[in-house]
Amino acid sequence: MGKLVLYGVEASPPVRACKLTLNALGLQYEYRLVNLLAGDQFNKEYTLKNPQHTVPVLDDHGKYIWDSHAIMAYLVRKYAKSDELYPKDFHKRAVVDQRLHFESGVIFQGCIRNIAHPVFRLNETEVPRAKIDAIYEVYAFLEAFLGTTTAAQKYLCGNSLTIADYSVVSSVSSLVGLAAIEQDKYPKLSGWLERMEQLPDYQSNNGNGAQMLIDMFSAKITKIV
Ligand SMILES: N[C@@H](CCC(=O)N[C@@H](CS)C(=O)NCC(=O)O)C(=O)O
Repeated sequence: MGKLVLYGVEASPPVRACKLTLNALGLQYEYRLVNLLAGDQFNKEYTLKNPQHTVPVLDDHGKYIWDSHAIMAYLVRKYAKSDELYPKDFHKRAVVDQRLHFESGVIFQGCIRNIAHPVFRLNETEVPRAKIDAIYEVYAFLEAFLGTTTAAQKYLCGNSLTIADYSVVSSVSSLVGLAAIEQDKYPKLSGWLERMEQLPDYQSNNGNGAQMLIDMFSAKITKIV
């Protein structure tokens, strides 16, 4: 049986979310680089796999899946020994799904892509302050999500780590380069981020790539206006 293949690039948050999941499940996979700045994602061969031309794409023995959230859920359903990372219980799963949709629609689209597209694709060097304010709004929501179960809630959906934590940490760990998380303002969120940073293999699966995206932003952005 061949290996799973993940198409991606380190700086991409959704790619890193999938790497965290593959690592947690102990799955072997081949990693194939898609150089987005060189436009590799528009190659015919790649758009046949994913017409939306985004990374990540998972190739599971000729079956192509894209969108990190769909990939993470698929990997747990198909390969995990337990359902802990993506619970089968209807309500628990709904809570995880809510956080995944929040990452997809609000954090990634509203913060990461809303800043990255004008900067990297349209060569803009100034970022409107409203886009930074939107990041702080996300932090406030996450701070609230971290207090919905118990007072000492460790992870985004309760006291068990789920794929929602992998998804959200992939983008938040890069957003901190644009909007710092102040400990006194967001104590639960900063505690959660520290906890995530201590996970085994965090650095190689997420930390290094998160820093790469921060460096790419710093190299391009000259001013918040
Ligand atoms: N919601 C998608 C977002 C994927 C996405 O937009 N990835 C970016 C990189 S972070 C990309 O591939 N951009 C290249 C393009 O859209 O052409 C996911 O979670 O996989």
